[in-house]
Amino acid sequence: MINIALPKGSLEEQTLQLFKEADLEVRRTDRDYNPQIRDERIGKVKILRPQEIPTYIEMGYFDIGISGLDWVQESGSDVVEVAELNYSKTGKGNVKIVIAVHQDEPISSVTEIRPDSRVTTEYPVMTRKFFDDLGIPIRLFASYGASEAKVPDLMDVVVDLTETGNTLRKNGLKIIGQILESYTVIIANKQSFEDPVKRREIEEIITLLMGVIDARNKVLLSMNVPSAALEAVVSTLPALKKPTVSRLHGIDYFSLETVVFKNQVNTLIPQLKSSGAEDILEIPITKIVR
Ligand SMILES: Nc1ncnc2c1ncn2[C@@H]1O[C@H](COP(=O)(O)OP(=O)(O)OP(=O)(O)O)[C@@H](O)[C@H]1O
Ligand SMILES: O=P(O)(O)OC[C@H]1O[C@H](OP(=O)(O)OP(=O)(O)O)[C@H](O)[C@@H]1O
Ligand SMILES: [Mg+2]
Repeated sequence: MINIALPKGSLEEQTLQLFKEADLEVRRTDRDYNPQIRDERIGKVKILRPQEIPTYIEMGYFDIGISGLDWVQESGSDVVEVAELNYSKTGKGNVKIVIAVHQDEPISSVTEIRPDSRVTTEYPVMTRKFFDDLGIPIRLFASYGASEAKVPDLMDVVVDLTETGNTLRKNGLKIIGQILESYTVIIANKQSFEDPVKRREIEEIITLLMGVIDARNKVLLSMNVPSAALEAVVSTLPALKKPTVSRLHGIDYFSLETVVFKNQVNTLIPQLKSSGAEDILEIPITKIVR
C-alpha cells in the first residue's frame, strides 16, 4: 500500500478535485488533515503544507506527494519527479519565482542591485545561492508572507512567486529577474519508486490522475454520415489516432466517432454538418488512458 501527502493551501482545491475525478475521492471533513481514500492500493493520506512535503517524501514517511517544484528545490530534497500537473492556484500551472524592486528604482537588471541591499523572501536557500552566484553580497531577511508589502519602505528587493502578476502590480513593483519557473509536481520517494510492487501501485494511481488531466480539454464527437459524404467528413476530422468508422444496419450510412479538442468544437461541428454529417453528438470524456 502506498502513503500519500497532499498539499494544503494554494494547490488544495484543485488537487482534491483531481483525485475525485480520478475515482480516488479524498474523504474528509472540514479541518481534518488525516482523510481517507477508499482504494486498496492506498494506505495513509495526510494533508500538509507543500513547503514540507518534499522533505517527508525523501524521509520515506510517504511514498508519493504533490507539491511545487519550487519547494522541491528550496528544500533540496532528493526525490523522483514522476509527473507534472498542469494546474496552479488559479491557472494552468506555470508560476515564476522572480526578483522585483519598486517601479521607481532606476535599475532594470539584477546585476545592478547594489551590494548589501536588503532582500526579503520565503525562499532563502535559492535566493542566497542566486546572489552568491552573481557575486553580489546581500542582507537576507526571511519572509513569512506579504513580501511585496515591504518594498521599498522596509526592504530594497523581494524574491517571490508570481502567477497572474496582480500582487506585484498592485504594490507598485517591477520584475528585474527570474530564478525559477515552477509548476505543480507529483514526487515519489526514491526507494518506493525502485520497489517493483510499490512502483506498480504508484504508476496505476498516476495513470488515473493523468488520464483525467488528458481528458479535460477533449470531447468525443459521434455522428452519422451518408456514404456519399464519408470521405468529405473524414477528411475534416482530427482524431487521437484515426476516427472509428462503422456501418449502420440496413441503410447506406456510416457512424463515426472521434476525440477532438473542446476548443475546436465551435468551428468543427458546423463544418461537419455542412460536409454532410447528421445526428452529431458531443460527449464529455472523463479519462483518457493511452
Ligand atoms: N498563485 C499562487 N500563489 C502561491 N503559490 C502557488 C500559486 N500557484 C501555485 N502555487 C504553488 O503552491 C505552493 C504554495 O502553496 P501554499 O499553500 O503555501 O500557498 P500560499 O498561497 O503561499 O499559502 P499562504 O496563503 O498560506 O501563504 C508552491 O509550491 C507554489 O508554487
Ligand atoms: O501573481 P499573483 O497571482 O498575484 O500571485 C502571487 C502572490 O501569491 C502568493 O501570495 P499568498 O497568497 O501566498 O500570500 P502570502 O504572501 O501571505 O503568502 C505569492 O507569495 C504572491 O504574493
Ligand atoms: Mg504564500
